Amino acid sequence: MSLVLDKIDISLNCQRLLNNICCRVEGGEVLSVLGPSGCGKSSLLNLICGTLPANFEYSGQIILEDVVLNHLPPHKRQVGLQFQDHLLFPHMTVGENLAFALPGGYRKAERRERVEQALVDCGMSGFSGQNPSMLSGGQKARISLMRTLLSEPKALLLDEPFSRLDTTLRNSFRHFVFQQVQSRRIPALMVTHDEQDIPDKGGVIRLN
Ligand SMILES: Nc1ncnc2c1ncn2[C@@H]1O[C@H](COP(=O)(O)OP(=O)(O)OP(=O)(O)O)[C@@H](O)[C@H]1O
Repeated sequence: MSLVLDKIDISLNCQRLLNNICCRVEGGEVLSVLGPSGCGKSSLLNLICGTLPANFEYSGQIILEDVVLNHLPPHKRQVGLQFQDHLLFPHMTVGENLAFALPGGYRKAERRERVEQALVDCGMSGFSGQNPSMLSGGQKARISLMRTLLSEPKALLLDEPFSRLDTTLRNSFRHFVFQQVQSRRIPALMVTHDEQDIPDKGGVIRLN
């Protein structure tokens, strides 16, 4: 699996925001995107997801697993987006939050198995019936990531995924995220303000 950005330009009100972004992220790799506030990092993620507001213009190609995404609607792009806020549904249990993300087509027993496996993978088996409000910040972060991954994305986009966590949680969640990306062999693009977030072997795009 690979995510390719080919000659991406983004403009807002006829002013160039991003110029000639070219990169290729292979499955299992994390490419970090760094740059000052307002330089267009989130706009780049929105472009890949298909949610760039209509007042922006762009050119170039977004290619995921040899499929050009440009004209596909957001729900057909198979891209998972993880925000700094964990956005768990408060009226659902942890298990229901996870099951919500599963694609259609699985039978009930398979859905239950997948949710259980996700809980095991994030070290939280036994939490299925819990209300999200009972979880710690780190637990919420892990469940939120597992929910995104259960939607079976072909690429993962991370928008400041660690910025709301304190230093200790940040380090362990960072390790957890990179481990998941590696073991699932999906390409990941991560927007961050923090140099420390960049994984050892990961590439970096620095925007101005
Ligand atoms: N819906 C919108 N309509 C008009 N301008 C917008 C819209 N969304 C963002 N902008 C502007 O586009 C520019 C790029 O915004 P963007 O959110 O991509 O930057 P960013 O690098 O992610 O910033 P930050 O690090 O602060 O999140 C900014 O000048 C912002 O004010």
